[in-house]
Amino acid sequence: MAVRLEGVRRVFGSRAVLDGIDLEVRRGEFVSLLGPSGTGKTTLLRILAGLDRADGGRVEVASARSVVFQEPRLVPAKRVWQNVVLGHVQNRVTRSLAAAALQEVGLGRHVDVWPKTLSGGEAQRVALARALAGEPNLLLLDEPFAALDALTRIRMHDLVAQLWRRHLPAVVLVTHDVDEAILMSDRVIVLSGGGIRFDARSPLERPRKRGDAGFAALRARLLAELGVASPEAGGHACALPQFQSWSHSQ
Ligand SMILES: Nc1ncnc2c1ncn2[C@@H]1O[C@H](COP(=O)(O)OP(=O)(O)OP(=O)(O)O)[C@@H](O)[C@H]1O
Repeated sequence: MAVRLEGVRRVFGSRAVLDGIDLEVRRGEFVSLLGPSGTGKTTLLRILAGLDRADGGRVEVASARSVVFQEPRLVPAKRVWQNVVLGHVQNRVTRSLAAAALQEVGLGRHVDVWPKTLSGGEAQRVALARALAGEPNLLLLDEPFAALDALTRIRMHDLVAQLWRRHLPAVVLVTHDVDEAILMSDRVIVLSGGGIRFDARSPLERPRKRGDAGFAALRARLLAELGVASPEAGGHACALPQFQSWSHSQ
């Protein structure tokens, strides 16, 4: 397992944002985490990343983990390759490893440039290279595509899918985008009210196409779980049938 959580709880003030989360993520599994705003997705990801603590429960996480945030978080005074190295104080990423990681994300010609010369999409690819350079067995992605334009976002989806197939880390992707979750992941989890409201494996073959009937059915089901009426469901979020093709993980 890359992640094993038992009864994880996180309280801010008097509110338990996470209230008894049980979750296992297998090695190599691609999981998306959806949920209405403020339901604790980022909090959960930060606990997995070791950037926040749980107030209760057990947290077991793979030792080699990397995070990519919504913004690339590059140091302006360091060249691109140095930014890649910077993320890996403990396991010594060399310039040549950094250059190889940059090559993999299509930035082989940007190794020596300054971050300010990069576009938003390129800067986010540097952040991805930095995450991959440590060969993580758990890759944590907190809305990494949210700030990108639509075309760049599609390219990033393809790139991340390609890199995932090649390196096979477990991935936990926090997103607000239901289509993105369906396109990318083996399994989709919906957080709500402090707990896991929905957790199911995708029945769709890869590569996935937005136009397919199965895709539309899954979208409608997830939107219903999120409490949003969808056109596929005739506008009635609650009136959807159970899709037997989703296999529940727990
Ligand atoms: N350090 C903190 N101190 C106090 N409250 C916090 C802290 N971090 C998060 N919260 C609160 O916990 C709740 C969950 O926040 P979190 O960012 O995890 O939600 P989210 O599901 O990722 O939201 P969004 O989809 O809007 O990004 C929010 O109400 C937030 O205000």
